[in-house]
Amino acid sequence: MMTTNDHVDVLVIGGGPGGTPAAMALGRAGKHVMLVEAGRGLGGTCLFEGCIPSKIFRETAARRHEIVRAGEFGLRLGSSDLPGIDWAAVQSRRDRILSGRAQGALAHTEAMPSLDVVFGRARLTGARTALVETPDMQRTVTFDRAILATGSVPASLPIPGAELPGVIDSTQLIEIDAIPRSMVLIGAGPIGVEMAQIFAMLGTRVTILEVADRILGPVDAVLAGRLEKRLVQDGIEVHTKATVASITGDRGSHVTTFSVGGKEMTAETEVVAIVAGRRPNVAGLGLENTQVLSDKNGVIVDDTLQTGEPGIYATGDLLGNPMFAHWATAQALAVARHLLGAPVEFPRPEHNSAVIFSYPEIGMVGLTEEAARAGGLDVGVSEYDYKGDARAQISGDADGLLRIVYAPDSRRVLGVHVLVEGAADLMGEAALAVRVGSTVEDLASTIHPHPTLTEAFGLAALAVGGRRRE
Ligand SMILES: Cc1cc2nc3c(=O)[nH]c(=O)nc-3n(C[C@H](O)[C@H](O)[C@H](O)COP(=O)(O)OP(=O)(O)OC[C@H]3O[C@@H](n4cnc5c(N)ncnc54)[C@H](O)[C@@H]3O)c2cc1C
Ligand SMILES: NC(=O)c1ccc[n+]([C@@H]2O[C@H](COP(=O)([O-])OP(=O)(O)OC[C@H]3O[C@@H](n4cnc5c(N)ncnc54)[C@H](O)[C@@H]3O)[C@@H](O)[C@H]2O)c1
Repeated sequence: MMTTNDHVDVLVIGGGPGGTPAAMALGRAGKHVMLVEAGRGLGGTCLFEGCIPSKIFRETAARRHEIVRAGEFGLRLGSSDLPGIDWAAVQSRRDRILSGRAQGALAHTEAMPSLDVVFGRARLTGARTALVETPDMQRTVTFDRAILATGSVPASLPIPGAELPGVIDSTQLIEIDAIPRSMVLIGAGPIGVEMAQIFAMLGTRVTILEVADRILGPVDAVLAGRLEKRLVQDGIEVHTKATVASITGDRGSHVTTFSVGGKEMTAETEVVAIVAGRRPNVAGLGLENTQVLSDKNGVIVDDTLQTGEPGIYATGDLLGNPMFAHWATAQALAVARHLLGAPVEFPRPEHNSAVIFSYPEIGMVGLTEEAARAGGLDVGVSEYDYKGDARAQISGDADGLLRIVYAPDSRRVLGVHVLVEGAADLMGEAALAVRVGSTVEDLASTIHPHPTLTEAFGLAALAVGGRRRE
């Protein structure tokens, strides 16, 4: 096997949203960068196993659901017009989009002469050295700085039977070769809820088992409560406070035994998917050869995302919660600016935004009411019910609620939480408002176009009343 020695300014390990943008920003600035990616292309979990394929499935499921509702919109379909599902075609559409995006990212990197992308696996062998292994080469790399962005992997659960063939995780669910007739999902975080609705809309009988007392723990409780009711109305069986005791059976036929409030129950399904969180991917990274420290939540970093080993930084899922692609990228870009000596504001959790691609979608930015109160903050909350909203009525999705969390004294908007189909594309304004410290008066006096879902921001802010801007 061939061996080489290289020296780079910055070694970036992991080509997902937490690694690639940093490598590109540094490469664009002329730094000599090596980006090492162990998977099948640039894009990480988000592209190959996460955000993008799951939303591609959702698109198919939601479009089918729209056709099911055609009659509401005055569209008459013949009795046999309900579309069948060509799952192989859905998977090939997914593959086309994924490979196009991975190739696009690679083409961007190829246009940067000082950025070298290596498809292989990297392991730190010291504070300034790493071994990079590709199928045909071993490269010893020395570096001035490194960014660790190896992401996360599905967490397993210590449940008897969790290791049985056919008990799958979210990565395998994304690759599933047929729509199952029935499925248990263990965990009702973003993955559990999104997958439950996607597969339910595609015709799977879905049961959710969640150990906590409600679905979507960190999400605004009022919105999560409304969504939980919606899941049940849409035919999904939801058990919260559920303790899973065991899984038995074989591929294609499983019995999950669980208890709720002391009452033992079983669910017989074709598939059982464990979607109960992800853990930072530190395995095989060689952290023991450095002063980089990690605990069960992930790699430990300071305010500049520097690890315990000076000069080695870490970003994204490797740092534990929150785990979002845009959060990982915001961190990656901040570290890149920091290494370039440019002024930088490191991303702050209270400015982060996120969307759960449930049906209806939940968009969120900043503090929830519960988090604010738990932190001893006195907050006001203004609500707007989409029931009376023109746009929501037109689109036939008026089951929704907007909640604005604000500081009663400064009137600053601290959080915006929205449940409505279309929420995903509303969150830019909300994120900006929280980030720049807008007041409820700023939102109230912004002219929002009619009829759109964004009018709700102005109307909810107006409802707060009180001071108006002079
Ligand atoms: C089903 C699902 C749906 C999701 N949906 C969304 C969503 O809609 N929106 C959202 O914001 N987030 C979503 N996420 C979360 C999102 O995917 C992650 O937060 C994001 O991918 C984290 O980026 P990262 O770069 O930190 O890690 P990753 O994307 O995991 O990338 C890490 C990369 O490092 C590589 N690697 C690992 N070890 C090595 C090594 N030793 N050497 C070289 N390379 C290595 C891996 O191959 C991988 O490509 C979803 C996740 C899942 C599982
Ligand atoms: N739209 C998005 O942005 C999106 C979508 C999917 C995933 N993600 C990210 O990916 C990460 C992983 O998602 P996730 O949903 O797997 O994790 P999560 O940690 O957010 O949720 C896991 C859920 O599983 C439950 N759980 C844990 N152990 C259990 C057990 N033994 N029995 C039953 N329930 C149990 C937890 O109480 C929790 O509700 C999250 O950080 C999330 O932010 C984001």
